[in-house]
Amino acid sequence: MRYSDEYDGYDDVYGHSVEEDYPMSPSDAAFFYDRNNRNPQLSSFISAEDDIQEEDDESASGAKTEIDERMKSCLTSMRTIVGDAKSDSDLMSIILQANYDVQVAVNMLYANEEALGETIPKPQRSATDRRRGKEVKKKGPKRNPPSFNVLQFLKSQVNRKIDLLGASLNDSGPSKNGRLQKVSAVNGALGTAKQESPAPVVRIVSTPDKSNVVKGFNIEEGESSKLIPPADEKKEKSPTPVGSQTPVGSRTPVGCRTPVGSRTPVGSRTPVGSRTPRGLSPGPGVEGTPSSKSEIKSLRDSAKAEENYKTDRGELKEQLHMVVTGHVDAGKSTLMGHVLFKLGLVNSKTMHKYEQESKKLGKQSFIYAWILDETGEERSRGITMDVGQSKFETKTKLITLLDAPGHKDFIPNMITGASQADVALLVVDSTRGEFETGFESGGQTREHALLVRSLGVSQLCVVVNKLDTVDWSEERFNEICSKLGSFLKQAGFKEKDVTFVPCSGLTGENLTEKSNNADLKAWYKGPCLVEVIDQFKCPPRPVAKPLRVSVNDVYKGTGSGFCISGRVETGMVAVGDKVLVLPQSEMALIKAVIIDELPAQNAYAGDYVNLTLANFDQQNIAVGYIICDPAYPVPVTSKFEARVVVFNVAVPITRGYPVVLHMQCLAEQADVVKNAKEKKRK
Ligand SMILES: Nc1nc2c(ncn2[C@@H]2O[C@H](COP(=O)(O)OP(=O)(O)OP(=O)(O)O)[C@@H](O)[C@H]2O)c(=O)[nH]1
Repeated sequence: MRYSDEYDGYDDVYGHSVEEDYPMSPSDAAFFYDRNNRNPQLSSFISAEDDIQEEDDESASGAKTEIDERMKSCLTSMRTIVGDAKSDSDLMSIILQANYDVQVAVNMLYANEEALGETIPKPQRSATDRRRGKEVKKKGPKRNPPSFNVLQFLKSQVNRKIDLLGASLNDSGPSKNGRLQKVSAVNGALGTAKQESPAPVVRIVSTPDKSNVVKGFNIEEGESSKLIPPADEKKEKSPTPVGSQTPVGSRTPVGCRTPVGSRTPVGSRTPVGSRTPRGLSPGPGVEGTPSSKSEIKSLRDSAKAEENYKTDRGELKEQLHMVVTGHVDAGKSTLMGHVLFKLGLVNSKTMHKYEQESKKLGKQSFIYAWILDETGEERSRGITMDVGQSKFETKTKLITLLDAPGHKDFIPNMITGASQADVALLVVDSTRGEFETGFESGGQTREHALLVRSLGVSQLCVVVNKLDTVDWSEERFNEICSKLGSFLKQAGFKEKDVTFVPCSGLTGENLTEKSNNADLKAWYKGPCLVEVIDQFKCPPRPVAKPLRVSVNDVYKGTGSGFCISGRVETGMVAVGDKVLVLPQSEMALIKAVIIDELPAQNAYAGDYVNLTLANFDQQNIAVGYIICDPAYPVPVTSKFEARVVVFNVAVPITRGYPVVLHMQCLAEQADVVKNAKEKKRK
């Protein structure tokens, strides 16, 4: 209360101070401190019996908690070592004496034990340690209990755990490597953080005796069982398992489902979305050769697969995956968005909404790009970041459209899209200066063309876009065609497989029908873009080959089991199939097949599917794994030779050069260990 405010002016009225307005009884007055009383005895107010406990302040309680925590952890460590032989209070007093140093406390305890003649159970050691102890006892003289090293004891316990774990995993890794892993695991467990990175070990899993590959499990029972290695293989295996080269655990978080597989952080060297198998060697067979015909039944024979394919798909249009690539801002999303709109796949209400919203952001020119660039960030920044996916039909084909980002920061995402494609569009901006920027070194036009070719795409349509900006100049069109034509030839494209189409994604000229534009009509009589797409040849669908599905994503589905998405590279997969997951070498049951968000009975080579797996642990599968026919396991190796196309590199590639290896959606850390050319020269 601010007396001065409340009673301002009142003093004059009443002529006395405000305090005097407050009444006080004589008994209250006795308890009040009287300034005039010169000998105040505070103790007289406090009764000796009613000792009021002071409340702990925060810092005091904090410190106490910390001590409690330290005491608790020391106590737990001591209990692990000495068991229940001593009471908590005894142990706590020793811990206090040892100033919370468990090692000192244990040594003190054993010294006391010796002095008092008590027996405290000695810490349990591994069988080998015990044997060793016995030998020492026999040979050596009786001596005082050795000073016990807690660190070593805990290490031995962790080692023992790892041994057991490894034994259950049937690991086949080299012991040296396994040892290294154990040490780092122990260091990690003890918080002594000194990381020992295993030396890069390259191990070729040679083609083993195929009859031994899948012994000891019954496919007919459909149980999720590990492949039991042959007896002689077991012998070769190191007793110290966990032999994989890379520590387990770097795997894609499950549940992040993206339209086209997982995304790769740009510029990162860390394995992305991948996991190195836990040293399980499946003992692969040669591709296309059954591992053990007598014991493992193939999913189905090739004739049956082809028959099924004809029945299921015979009537339908051919399916084609098409990736749209090109330098940043070449107009890829606008072009394809406009195609989708013209084909009637986007209703005018949605377009109106996009028009209003893009106007608000001052990005009206991106209105068609918004059809494929769906995220807020892509729209506000005006660039494609992840692969946009859609579908449309031409006269004879069902096209799965993959709109790749053009910016060089998103090259890994572009690779993800291109790796799923059968054919490609290369969009170039014909605006003067813009085509040159994209085509020069450092531009993405060249790089994308080389990438799609090296990923196996052989048919290409070059879309000479934004011709409206150069007044539909035939000269400019021809200039671009000749420059790009000779480059594409060098890049490995055959002339007959490359088509050039002039158009404008923004104005919609020559997209879904031949242009009425007089300037263009004057010199161009060829097909429009959709007609060119329709003329692409479908690559063969190897449905008769053994099943291979490359896993591009793993996520939790809505029902029981979990889902993976991926592309059926070869063969066919059906609901109820018992498949082999490699390199984990475990069987799984296909519970459901989903294509384009609709349940299906079968999926065939070339399809992009979602599979629900059962009888299998979700932890044992990751991006990059292969699902295959158990009778025809895909060969597994950790070393291979590759022919590499080298683009512009600032630094020469030498031995030991670290690289990120992309394969389907897998991005894995690797090192160049040998240059074959160098070897030949020598
Ligand atoms: N004049 C004109 N402008 C166009 C044409 N096509 C696209 N644009 C403009 O070019 C800009 C970039 O278009 P986008 O479709 O986002 O280009 P993009 O290639 O998809 O871009 P990224 O995916 O980020 O590489 C936008 O402002 C478009 O309006 C065209 O045919 N003519």
